Amino acid sequence: MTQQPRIRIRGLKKSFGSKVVLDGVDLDVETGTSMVIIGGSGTGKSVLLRCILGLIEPDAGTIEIDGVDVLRAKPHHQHQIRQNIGMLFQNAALFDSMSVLDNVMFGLRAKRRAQSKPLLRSEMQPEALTLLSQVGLDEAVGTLSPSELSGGMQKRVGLARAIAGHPNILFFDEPTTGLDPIMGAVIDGLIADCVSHLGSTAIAITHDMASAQRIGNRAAMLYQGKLIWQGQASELMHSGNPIVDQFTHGRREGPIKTEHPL
Ligand SMILES: Nc1ncnc2c1ncn2[C@@H]1O[C@H](COP(=O)(O)OP(=O)(O)OP(=O)(O)O)[C@@H](O)[C@H]1O
Repeated sequence: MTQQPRIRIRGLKKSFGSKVVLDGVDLDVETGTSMVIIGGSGTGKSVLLRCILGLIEPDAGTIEIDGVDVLRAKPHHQHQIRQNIGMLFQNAALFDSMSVLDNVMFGLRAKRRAQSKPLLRSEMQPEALTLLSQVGLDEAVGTLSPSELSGGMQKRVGLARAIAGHPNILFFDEPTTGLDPIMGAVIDGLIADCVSHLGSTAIAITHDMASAQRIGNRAAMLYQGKLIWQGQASELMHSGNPIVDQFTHGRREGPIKTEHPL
């Protein structure tokens, strides 16, 4: 018997006014896979992630997580399923009014609540410190405010918060944007380690082809509202698909027409 994919999307559509963003997206993400989604700016990659997270309601289609149709499940069931998703946002999205440790505990609290575990600070603090050390941060960093951290450290904290509670699904929205190439590689390595350590299934959005190949084992390209190519992440630079090849090599000439040609 073949295993059902952890995430199965069929015919997903979303428009904003007359602007069609997703026009029938079909995607299977097998358990334990790290799927990287590439595509031009404004093609709907974040909208796709937000639909899966329940932050945007699609117009049509189905999203199944472990065989459950999340769009049609009861609200408490939807909530339970989505609590099992960890998310690293593009700008790490940390709360500046809270210490680093409290930011990590915020992620932990939500996960523990979903797992009916106690929410006592004294119980969560050691776990939050372990999470910080897992992403290479010293205990002393816990007392700082996110605004006192470098971009790379903020991403580490965002990652610690995302992996709190051992989610079985992880989403990464442009995890290396704004980092220098070396720090980008370090964060990619951490992400890959965390995903493999947790045995999670991951979806990452990125514009960075080196990052895509470090994080992902599978890849897909979103173009004009559809996933027009899927393959191994290692094939990204030589997919044989003219649209993917133009995009991954950053060529101006080719089948992709920019909205505002010079
Ligand atoms: N809440 C919203 N209301 C109206 N339009 C929206 C909304 N969210 C997204 N869009 C539009 O949907 C399109 C896709 O946006 P999205 O952020 O998913 O692109 P993206 O592929 O993630 O781009 P980038 O790589 O630049 O981050 C854009 O035209 C955007 O303006």
